[in-house]
Amino acid sequence: MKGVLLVNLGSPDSPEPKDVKPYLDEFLMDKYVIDVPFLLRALLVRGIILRKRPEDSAEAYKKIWWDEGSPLIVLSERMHKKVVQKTELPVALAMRYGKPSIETGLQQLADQGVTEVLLFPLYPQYAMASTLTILVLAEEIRKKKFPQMTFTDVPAFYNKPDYIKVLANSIKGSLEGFDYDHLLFSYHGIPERHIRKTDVTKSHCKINDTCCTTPSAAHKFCYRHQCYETTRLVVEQLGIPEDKYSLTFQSRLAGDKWLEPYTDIEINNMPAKGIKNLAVVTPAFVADCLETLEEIAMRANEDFKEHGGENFHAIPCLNDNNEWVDVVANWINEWANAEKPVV
Ligand SMILES: C=CC1=C(C)c2cc3[nH]c(cc4nc(cc5[nH]c(cc1n2)c(C)c5CCC(=O)O)C(CCC(=O)O)=C4C)c(C)c3C=C
Ligand SMILES: [Fe+2]
Ligand SMILES: [Fe+2]
Repeated sequence: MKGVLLVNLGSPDSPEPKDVKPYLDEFLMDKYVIDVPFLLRALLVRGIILRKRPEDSAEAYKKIWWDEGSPLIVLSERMHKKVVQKTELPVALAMRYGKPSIETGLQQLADQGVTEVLLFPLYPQYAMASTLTILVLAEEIRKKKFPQMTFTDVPAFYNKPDYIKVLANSIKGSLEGFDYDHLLFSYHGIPERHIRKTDVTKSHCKINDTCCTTPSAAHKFCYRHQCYETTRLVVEQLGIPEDKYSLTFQSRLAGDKWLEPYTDIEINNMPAKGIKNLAVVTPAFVADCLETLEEIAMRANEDFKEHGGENFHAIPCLNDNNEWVDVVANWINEWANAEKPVV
């Protein structure tokens, strides 16, 4: 019997340092997130980052936390519930870090007699710190606990026409009544090293002006190319002129060189360039979370205005948008009814 596991990133159990610390430990000790040898990673994470960051992150989480819990979890649950209503298959929801775990999700499916699982990472663009780590962990768990199961993966859907259409429609709807000077596409950043590591050609990704727009087999796993493509396809669909939008990367951690340009720096420079009314969309996330609600809708908003900006509009993620739910349910139903991969 077939079934589906939707997987997103996850959140701490509460916005208190005692819960944020173990969550960050699980997250940052993942070798696909901080990809250095174990001892160095442990020194960095446990010896340096986790000394101060849990308190700071907890403060940020407190600002966005809802009565029902973490927005990321609550929104993913709402989306999951709607998807369940639109498909005949058992569909479970899991998180890569924290709860509900991937093991719990697979157990729920196994309890319903599922042996063929569609693994659905809820990330439009592929990255080793997001998509790959889900697939690797799920496979480890499968081998140990559910050897009778088989997996099919939903690949990154950054350029799929039905996804682009829903994203473009959602941006258009959200921008109604907001006369923007500029639309910023802000994607979660990753260290440049991650791009080189996932370059299957081992020579294409130079992270320069041309590599991500020059055809290459590397693009199947190039996060930067996929962010450019999502942006290109959406602006094409919405007819947004070239001088009215740009693309940046947010949420960098100190240390490595991360993908540029950086969202915070670009936003702070915008008012001096005449951009007074700014809209920001965050297409690396399908559900609103700390990175969209606190970093963008609160912090970037304040910074923009402190630097002379006037109006700031954070466009919500797709969340439980009905059109998006339909797309997800369609992909699932296509897989349910066919032997070939869905998307
Ligand atoms: C080395 C560090 C990090 C990499 C690489 C990274 C990649 C990455 N992350 C997401 C999605 C999310 N990240 C979120 C929070 C978050 N991310 C990092 C670090 C890296 N992410 C940290 C330390 C945190 C925790 C918060 C903080 O202390 O700042 C979230 C929000 C979670 C929530 O509970 O709301 C999401 C979602 C992607 C898609 C990605 C690679 C492309
Ligand atoms: Fe992150
Ligand atoms: Fe590239």
